[in-house]
Amino acid sequence: MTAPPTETPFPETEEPDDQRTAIAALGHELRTLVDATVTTAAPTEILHRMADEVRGLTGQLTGRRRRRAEIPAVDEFPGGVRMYSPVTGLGSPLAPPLRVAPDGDGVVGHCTLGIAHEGPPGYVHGGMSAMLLDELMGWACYAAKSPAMTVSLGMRYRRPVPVETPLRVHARVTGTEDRKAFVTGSISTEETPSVPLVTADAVFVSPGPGRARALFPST
Ligand SMILES: CCCCCCCC/C=C\CCCCCCCC(=O)SCCNC(=O)CCNC(=O)[C@H](O)C(C)(C)COP(=O)(O)OP(=O)(O)OC[C@H]1O[C@@H](n2cnc3c(N)ncnc32)[C@H](O)[C@@H]1OP(=O)(O)O
Repeated sequence: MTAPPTETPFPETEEPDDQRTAIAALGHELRTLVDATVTTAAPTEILHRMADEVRGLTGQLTGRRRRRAEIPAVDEFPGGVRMYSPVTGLGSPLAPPLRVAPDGDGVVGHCTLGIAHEGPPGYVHGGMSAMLLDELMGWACYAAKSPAMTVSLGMRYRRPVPVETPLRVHARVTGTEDRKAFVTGSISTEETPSVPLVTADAVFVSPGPGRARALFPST
């Protein structure tokens, strides 16, 4: 029987930027693989062979184990680079990835979703839209200098969001009350930014210092 992999963190001597470049390159290739996987018409025999080959490749990545809540050396939390974020992480095969920037009194995000993110044929899964908006509304809180967690999220799906189409996601804090922030967000196409396809309203709460230390002991 094969022994379970031992914990081998990244060597401390490696430069975070070099690691990030490599992590992003692998993330890019894996996203391409995910897209090819959900769109392929390859015959069964090829699919079986690919499964074997991918299993072999996965075996090479078991050297690094992250303990729960451990923040990787390549990440900055809260509010910075998170290589493995499922929304913005350049290293995540699950992330579109969403690119985030300040925009007036809020933040804007850009991404294109693929067939892997499809719900109704040709259109984005509603859960993906919620994920994009939740993330961006979190960034809006951070940009407003109150890093916070979602406590409620309301979605209004007005028109279907097309896949394989450049999207624009916008979010801003509309008001605050003690540790609470009230946030709105929307998704539109880059081509027609004035027509919101999905809108959202959320309440975010900044954990108090004691709570934050208990939730994120690595910070
Ligand atoms: C150092 C801080 C770091 C923060 C982290 C953010 C980093 C940002 C950086 C970069 C942006 C990245 C973007 C990421 C975005 C992703 C977002 C997510 O996916 S978050 C995961 C899903 N959300 C949860 O798992 C929360 C679970 N909830 C909790 O753990 C607690 O509720 C918590 C810690 C958020 C607050 O707990 P309490 O004990 O400190 O505070 P209490 O007393 O419960 O509530 C405070 C006030 O909020 C109200 N409140 C609570 N829930 C509410 C709700 N559903 N609607 C309205 N108000 C609510 C309460 O009534 C209270 O208000 P009254 O003081 O009474 O006026």
